[in-house]
Amino acid sequence: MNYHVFPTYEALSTHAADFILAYVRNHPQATICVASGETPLLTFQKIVANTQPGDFDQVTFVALDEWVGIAPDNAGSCRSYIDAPLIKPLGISPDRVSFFDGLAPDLEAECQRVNDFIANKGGLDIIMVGIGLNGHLGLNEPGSSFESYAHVSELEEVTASVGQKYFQSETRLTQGITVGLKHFLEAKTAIVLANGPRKKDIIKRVLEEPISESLPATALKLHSNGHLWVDAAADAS
Ligand SMILES: N[C@@H]1[C@@H](O)[C@H](O)[C@@H](COP(=O)(O)O)O[C@@H]1O
Repeated sequence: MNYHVFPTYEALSTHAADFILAYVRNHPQATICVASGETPLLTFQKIVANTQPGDFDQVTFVALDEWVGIAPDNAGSCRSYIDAPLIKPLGISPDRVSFFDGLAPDLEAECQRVNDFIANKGGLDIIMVGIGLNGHLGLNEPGSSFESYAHVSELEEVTASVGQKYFQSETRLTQGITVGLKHFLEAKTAIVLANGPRKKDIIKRVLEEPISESLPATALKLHSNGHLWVDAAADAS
């Protein structure tokens, strides 16, 4: 696992955006899985600001996860956190983006649909995600199998309560639907971003603890091209 500390959130985001832009210029048909949440918002902004015509004409995006029971157009949905700052400004056509539907009547079928979408693209080139305070990647909560593709997860209390920050009013969050850790491990490049002091404790655990499904982010250590990029405030080395 490649661990790199950037002086600021700004520098971290610039690096992440430059990495994506350089990749798509060399691999115009790339498939990229991106996370919702607050962490990647500045990266998205910088990607959009520095895109040149044609950069994303053939690129496909996969949204990492969704809260079960939350409508796609809810401002707090994972979809909204990716669609508004990244997908819409880049003008990605609907056939080149996959979002989970948190209201899908058959969640297993919804997982299969996303698994098939990713498989049909030949897998993920890049997966770039944030990290939860319990070490989750996407909504792969502690105990999630490293062998799992898309699946429904039961949220830990910390995830449900931290998740309230995305919503204007109190919202019941009990389950998630997420790209699996097997997708993460099979991606050509896997990147976890973390910024700010509240992530320092979990970064310390990822650095110090052994690879285990009880700490999902340690999957990064299994990846031959895995990167943990943090800002100085989240640095625990
Ligand atoms: N569902 C989201 C994830 O997509 C995100 O990567 C992670 C970190 O969120 P944040 O970047 O807001 O800290 O947890 C949330 O629960």
